[in-house]
Amino acid sequence: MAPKLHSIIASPPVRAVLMCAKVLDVELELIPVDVLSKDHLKEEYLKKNPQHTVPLLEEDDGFLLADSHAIMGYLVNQYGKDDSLYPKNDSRLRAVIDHILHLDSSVLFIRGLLISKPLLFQKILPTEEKIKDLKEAFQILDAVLEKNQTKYVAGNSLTIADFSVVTTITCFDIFTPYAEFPHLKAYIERMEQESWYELNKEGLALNKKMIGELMNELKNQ
Ligand SMILES: N[C@@H](CCC(=O)N[C@@H](CS)C(=O)NCC(=O)O)C(=O)O
Repeated sequence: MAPKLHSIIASPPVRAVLMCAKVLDVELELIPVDVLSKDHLKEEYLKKNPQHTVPLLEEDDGFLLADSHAIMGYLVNQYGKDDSLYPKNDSRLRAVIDHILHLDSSVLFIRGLLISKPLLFQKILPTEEKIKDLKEAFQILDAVLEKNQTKYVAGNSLTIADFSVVTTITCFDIFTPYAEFPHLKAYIERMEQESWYELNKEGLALNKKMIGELMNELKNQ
């Protein structure tokens, strides 16, 4: 049976896992979790994932794994025909991929989440300070891309780090435009040409519509 993915496509880390599964040609059974209706805070879900986040991977034998970065690494190791998306034997490339995955978790995604979570759940508009912090995160990634001069974010081949970074940056662009950063802009334009990018489009549009409408409503109050 296909592994289950508890998910909602409006979520960037969910879309990163969907892109990874597509490139690996792994089928996932999608189990909807409507975060806006607080499905993720129900007792049944909390028993599976005390972190109350999507995505959550669930195998038939009861194995559960939260966090998109961990899930993508697991999918490559467990189901990949090869490990090019997250190589085991190239310790330097793997370390660079890990760096970008941690940069996504600890700087890029979290700075966007610190804006979007209070906005969606408490209807609090972002402060200038929070937008400035997000912009600085974009600037950091721009500088990393400038320093590395590679086609993909961790080198000259596609890796799981690209799925994380692409979904995060395109989503939080609604708060501060990544196009102000030339290396970041060129990188996203390159990634938009890849077939797996298709899986970003519907969820990203849904997310931007929802956040855009909410911000307009709050600004007009
Ligand atoms: N580091 C986690 C972040 C996941 C995350 O924060 N997901 C959001 C949706 S985009 C969520 O489930 N938020 C609900 C909550 O934190 O209660 C990952 O990569 O999976």
